[in-house]
Amino acid sequence: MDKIEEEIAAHNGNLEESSSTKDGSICGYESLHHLLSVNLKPHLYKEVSRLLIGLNCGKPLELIALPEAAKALSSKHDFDLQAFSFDADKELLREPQVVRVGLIQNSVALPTTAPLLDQKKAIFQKLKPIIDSAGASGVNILCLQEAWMMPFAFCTREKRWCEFAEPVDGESTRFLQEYARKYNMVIISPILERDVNHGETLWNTAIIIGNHGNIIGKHRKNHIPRVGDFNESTYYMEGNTGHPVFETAYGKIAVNICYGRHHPMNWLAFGLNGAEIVFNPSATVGELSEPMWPIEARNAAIANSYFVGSINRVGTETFPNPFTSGDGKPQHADFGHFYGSSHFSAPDASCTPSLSRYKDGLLISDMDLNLCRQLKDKWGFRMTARYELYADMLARYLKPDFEPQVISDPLLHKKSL
Ligand SMILES: NC(=O)NCCC(=O)O
Repeated sequence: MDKIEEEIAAHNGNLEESSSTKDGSICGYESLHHLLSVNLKPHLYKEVSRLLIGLNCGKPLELIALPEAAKALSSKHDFDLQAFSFDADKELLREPQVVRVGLIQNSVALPTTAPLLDQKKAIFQKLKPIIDSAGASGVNILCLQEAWMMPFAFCTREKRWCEFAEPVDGESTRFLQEYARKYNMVIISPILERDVNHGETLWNTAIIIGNHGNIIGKHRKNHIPRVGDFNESTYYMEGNTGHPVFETAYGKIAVNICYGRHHPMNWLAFGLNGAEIVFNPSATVGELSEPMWPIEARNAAIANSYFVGSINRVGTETFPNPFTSGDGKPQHADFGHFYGSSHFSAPDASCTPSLSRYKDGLLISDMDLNLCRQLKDKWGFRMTARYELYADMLARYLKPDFEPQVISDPLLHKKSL
């Protein structure tokens, strides 16, 4: 083979590799961790894992053995099922506070051209075995993905999708309330909300259902994206619920919905209100955000001494009418690939491997909430934070006559010597 032939062969090889990602896999592998575990020698994989996902209490995360019933549901319904355990150090005065937490990622069940009610019902059907698997595994707190009861239609800017919106006590909530009661489970249900008492306005809302099936409260998405195809401001406004933390039977939880993860102060505010676990139900695509995905939540967990559960949709959702991204590129009828990769991050900088990049999945993790205070004591971020400096800076910044505090090198403005 001469040099040119070699180059052509290499080019074709590259094409083959990249085309295999059309199914959502990474060159045929479900996730980065899967790719590494298959291709690295065990001692190298161990070392790469240590650097990539950290150690918890000085050791790799342990796997949890799940009941056969939970595993059988994952085999039968072909969803990824993984389970890990975050430890904390033993304390002399406090018992461990271990909770079992679950995250569900899923693709939609029917094409977006199907009748809306059928689409919603089919998603309910699809979720049933995954929720049952969480229930069989003894999950205490379960979180679903952003706007789980509909396709993520906000790219289209078409108002017909508003019909998916439901009041807080609507059919999606009623569907999940039964499971909350059945499995004594807290469930976080992020939906497109219609607020009937306030002029039928729409919101992007997470409803917190208590383990007795009661509605504890709701949080509305604080930050609305205006990036790429994420034209969500066409549908709803910035949330008006602040940064609530919900005290549940299993711990203090909060929800930072999707695009809010790019705003460190949003994460901070949930932490200041005392959250021990913050969920980040999301819908985001590879081309836009994948390099950010493993970093932002993990950083928030470290900076705020709490656990984070990150969830992303899976699959490609194609819409009847093409739309543009306002970037001069051709019109298209889908967002691109929602890359799943849901995972947990812990305050000690460790995190779980991610769920599949293309399959539905349930990720379960035991977490000893004592780890939150242990990391606060160790690093003292709350004590060293200098909030008064930031409060002062923000107060000045918000004034119309704000001037940035910039000290210029006086030589910059002198004529050349
Ligand atoms: N749903 C949503 O807020 N998506 C925005 C895209 C991103 O933040 O990656």
